[in-house]
Amino acid sequence: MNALTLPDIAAQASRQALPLEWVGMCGIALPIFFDGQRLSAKADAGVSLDDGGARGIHMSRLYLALEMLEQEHLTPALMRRVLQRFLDTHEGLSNSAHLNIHADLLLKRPALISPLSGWKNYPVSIEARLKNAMFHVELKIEIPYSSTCPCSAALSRQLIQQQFVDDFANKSLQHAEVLAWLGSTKGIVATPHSQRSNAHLKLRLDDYLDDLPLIALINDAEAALGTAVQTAVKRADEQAFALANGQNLMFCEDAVRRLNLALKRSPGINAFHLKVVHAESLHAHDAVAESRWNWEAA
Ligand SMILES: Nc1nc2c(ncn2[C@@H]2O[C@H](COP(=O)(O)OP(=O)(O)OP(=O)(O)O)[C@@H](O)[C@H]2O)c(=O)[nH]1
Repeated sequence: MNALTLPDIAAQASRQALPLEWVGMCGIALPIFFDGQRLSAKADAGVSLDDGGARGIHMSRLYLALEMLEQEHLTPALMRRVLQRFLDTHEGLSNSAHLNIHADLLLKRPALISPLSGWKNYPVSIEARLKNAMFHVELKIEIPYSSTCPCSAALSRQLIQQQFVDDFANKSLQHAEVLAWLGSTKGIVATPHSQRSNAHLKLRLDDYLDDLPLIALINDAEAALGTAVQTAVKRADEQAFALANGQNLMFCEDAVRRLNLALKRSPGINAFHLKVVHAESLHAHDAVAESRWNWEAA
């Protein structure tokens, strides 16, 4: 039998000699190992096509290199090896390689008071680049939290004061009567609005890091905000959450400043871009603030 040679279009010369910045595949299903868990991830794998005369890159070589991610714990060093494989298999064609991994990190979180706990989902992306032996990793993390409007809290307090004046004017104050009033709906005649909010962190890592500090960064950000959304909740937990919100009243500007100051102190970060989105219950639109540190557009 005569073996037919398979046509190889990618190996042909391009009609338009034009280099390309990024060619590859997006949304490749991939299991990865992180923090002892196997996560269902999606990968974007690409290289530059610097040889403008070449028709195409070799998609299958990028795809097969991703197998390296299946067995080992995900680290910057592992991603670098994958990127090096992308370049080695595209010698003469490509100078830069890109690998983005998108996954949902599931973390078990304890309740504020009760001994309960539950799972929280954090969408994360790890984006690695290798060009001229320069290797960079960026993390993207989404963190939900609660924010209570400080202006609304002050306005509510004023209404409570007004109610107190109306109910107790020209009366001698009796401790028991005031205590009962405080425990009634009149003692909280107005409540401030609060909203489920989201912090979108983009962080550039120091090059020397052995591990991806995803969990440490999430913990630092949640500690700075003070009002992480909860999982399993009993009434004691809900009360503690109400106290945390009352003690951490936040405009979006306050939230992003807190994150800025906290993440500058987090080890292993050399630049960041932060965006917080407060899905206002006062409005049908969002309140948004951004903050950068050492961050120029890549
Ligand atoms: N470059 C390129 N390849 C594509 C595209 N869409 C599908 N492919 C296919 O991806 C397949 C794998 O490409 P290669 O890695 O070059 O496959 P190959 O030539 O068998 O493998 P090598 O011998 O390693 O080059 C080919 O069948 C391509 O036709 C595209 O938009 N661009």
